[in-house]
Amino acid sequence: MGYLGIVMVALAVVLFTKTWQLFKVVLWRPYTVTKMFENQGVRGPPWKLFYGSTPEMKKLNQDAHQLVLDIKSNDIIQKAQPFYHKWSSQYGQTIPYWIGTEPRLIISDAELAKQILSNKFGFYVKPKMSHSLIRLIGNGLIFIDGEDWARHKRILNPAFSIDKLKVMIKKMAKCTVEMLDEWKNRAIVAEDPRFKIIINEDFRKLTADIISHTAFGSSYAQGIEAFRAQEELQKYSAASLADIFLPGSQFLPTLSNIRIWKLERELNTILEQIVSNKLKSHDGDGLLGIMLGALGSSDSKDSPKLNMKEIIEECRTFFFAGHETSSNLLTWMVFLLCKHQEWQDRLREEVMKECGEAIPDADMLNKLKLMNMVVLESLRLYGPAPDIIRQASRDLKLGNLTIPKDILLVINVLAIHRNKTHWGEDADDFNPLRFKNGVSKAAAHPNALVAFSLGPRACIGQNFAMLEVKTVIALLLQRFRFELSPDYKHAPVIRLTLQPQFGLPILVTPLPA
Ligand code: HEM
Repeated sequence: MGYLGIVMVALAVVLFTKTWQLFKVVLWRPYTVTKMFENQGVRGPPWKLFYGSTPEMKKLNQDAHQLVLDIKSNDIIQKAQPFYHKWSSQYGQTIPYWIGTEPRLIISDAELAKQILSNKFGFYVKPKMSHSLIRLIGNGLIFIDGEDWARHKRILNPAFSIDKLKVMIKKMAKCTVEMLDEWKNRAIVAEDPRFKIIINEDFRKLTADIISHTAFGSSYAQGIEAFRAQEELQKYSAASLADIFLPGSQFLPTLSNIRIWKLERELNTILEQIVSNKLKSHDGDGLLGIMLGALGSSDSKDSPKLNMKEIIEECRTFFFAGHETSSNLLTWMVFLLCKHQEWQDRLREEVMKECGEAIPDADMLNKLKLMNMVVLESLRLYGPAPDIIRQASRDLKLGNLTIPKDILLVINVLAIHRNKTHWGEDADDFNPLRFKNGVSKAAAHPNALVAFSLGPRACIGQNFAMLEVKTVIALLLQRFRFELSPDYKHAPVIRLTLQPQFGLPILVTPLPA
């Protein structure tokens, strides 16, 4: 065979292999996966060539965009997850669907969620995330896997020890008092002592302030500067996340990409400055201090180390994870306390009894039993993290189901938290007393509350978040009474976290000193 012949054969082989791969991804896999589930009695929306379920989801999301719910109702799924609302009424709670050619399975049962999340053999892994999402959250603890994750976790864990958290409460309280003093000044300036606040916006600033103080210690002011750059970056990244992803499009010099690159450079420069200042000052304070204590080559054998790039990525992750979620939890808790004034009174009474007018400390917060129940009930009904995603690393058995390798499992936290089999017929009602005997006894399944996830990859910041929310709400109750503003529209939406689409306007009245 001549040279040309060899080239032709090689080309034919490449062409055949590529066509076969395309055929497998576009037709064969969707057909076999759909059949595999159908044979097990599990059905979902019809699969469409190339697009899967994406057009239907898009249409349902668009229709739900204008929807405003009855303020009395906590049944938010039709607004926040319209596709699940529709499909679950047709196909049940375990639903296969397709994002383009990628198969996914929605899980809405606590037992299956527990089996996935508490598996210690690496059967369910973190899926590869899009460039936009990593840019948004940072390539830190949330996304990394395997040995890298174990090394980072060993270094970061001590930052969340009880002793460290106790010190952090003081910083949380200081930031909150500053915000509330500013509110008091507003009340003095306004003629009417009762004035309006868009509280989700104030909580965003507050939680940013808190994580900057706790993560960066003395460099918190620069931390807040970094936050501003990251917030702007988030706006651009969120917009590109909403678009259909075209491979390679992140490298095109579009106006938005140029802005994103500039912001990324700015953010990295600020973070590098913070790190270098901190290194010079030998200040071991805050989360960053702990990370810098472990600065070194990541292949060091003796003790776990983080290199500079990893530290910067972790800073970005903690910025995002440490403020986006808690500010939304605070927002929803205030919403519930506005709706249920009797609970607002009960919590205020409890705070006055255990703390009086004092700034709460760890011991006082520990005694706030009703407060704890209300936080848990807020996490159940309006948990900021609406789903948790894993990927099957091989063909697996999950409960009675056989799961094909590589499928993405979408643990639907919102649905599990409203599942009547677990929580009873009043699952949609606000009833903090269901937690009076502890989390594991609140529902028919001991792990039905998955707001912070479960198992080895559960939220590292959950104690931090619980203390932060209790501190902020206790200080707020000591100083103000609050109610919903008449222009509030009940429209919880998912923008990575569960948020009020039109904000949360409330009316606050200072309490007599
Ligand atoms: C109400 C507040 C919060 C909620 C509802 C929440 C929820 C969650 C959930 C569901 C996960 C698991 C994600 C997954 O596996 O895909 C997670 C992980 C994580 N969270 Fe939180 N979180 C909150 C606050 C915080 C705070 C305050 C911090 C930091 C200060 C934080 C840092 C992290 C980190 C670093 C991880 C990754 C842990 C790992 O994979 O080892 N979170 N969080």
